[in-house]
Amino acid sequence: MTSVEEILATWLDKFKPHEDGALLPPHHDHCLACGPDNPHGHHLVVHRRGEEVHAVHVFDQRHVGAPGIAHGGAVATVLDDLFGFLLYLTGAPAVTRQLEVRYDSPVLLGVAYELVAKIVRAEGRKLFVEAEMRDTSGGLVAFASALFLRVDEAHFRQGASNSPPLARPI
Ligand SMILES: CCCCC/C=C\C/C=C\C/C=C\C/C=C\CCCC(=O)SCCNC(=O)CCNC(=O)[C@H](O)C(C)(C)COP(=O)(O)OP(=O)(O)OC[C@H]1O[C@@H](n2cnc3c(N)ncnc32)[C@H](O)[C@@H]1OP(=O)(O)O
Repeated sequence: MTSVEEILATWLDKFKPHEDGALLPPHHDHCLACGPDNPHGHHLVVHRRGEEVHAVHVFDQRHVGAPGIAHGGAVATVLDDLFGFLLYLTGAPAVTRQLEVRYDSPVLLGVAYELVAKIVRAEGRKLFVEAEMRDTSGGLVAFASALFLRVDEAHFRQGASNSPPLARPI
């Protein structure tokens, strides 16, 4: 797994402008929601769409709550991480201070859902964001709102002593 310093070294590149329609980079290779190399992860793939970010996502058996239905925490993970892709549009990192998820219908395993997130407003360090998850008929299955707060690199260095090689391998 990549160390905090190695991840931070890629920072500037990730936060330079991304064209409309572009595939956005994962937060890092082992990110629980979007890291392609995390075997337990959701492997979320996100594109910029105008001033929004967009994904089509399928939950699988690893994310099961009630049989055949995604665990609510797994759904929250993906929605939270989707917000993390909006940061690439703002040009600065931030972290979740508060997250609220409304579950309107069960999210079924093995079924594709469309996810869209947008910034509702920005006030200083604060970013207020919202996301929707819809089924293929356009029905709203989940809605999330969150407050993200901009932070500097020092925030992420707080985890450095717990990151590889000390952390348990995944
Ligand atoms: C996930 C892996 C990331 C790896 C990163 C590496 C590379 C990737 C590159 C880029 C991506 C960057 C980030 C990752 C993106 C997405 C991943 C998903 C998101 C997450 O997984 S992220 C993890 C979970 N997250 C945390 O681990 C945060 C823990 N937490 C803290 O570290 C502190 O809590 C902190 C620093 C956030 C804030 O602390 P603080 O002391 O600086 O700020 P404070 O609390 O004082 O609030 C300031 C102002 O917000 C107001 N305020 C507060 N709460 C409010 C509320 N509820 N409603 C309205 N206003 C509110 C206050 O009233 C005040 O307002 P005012 O300034 O006007 O007085």
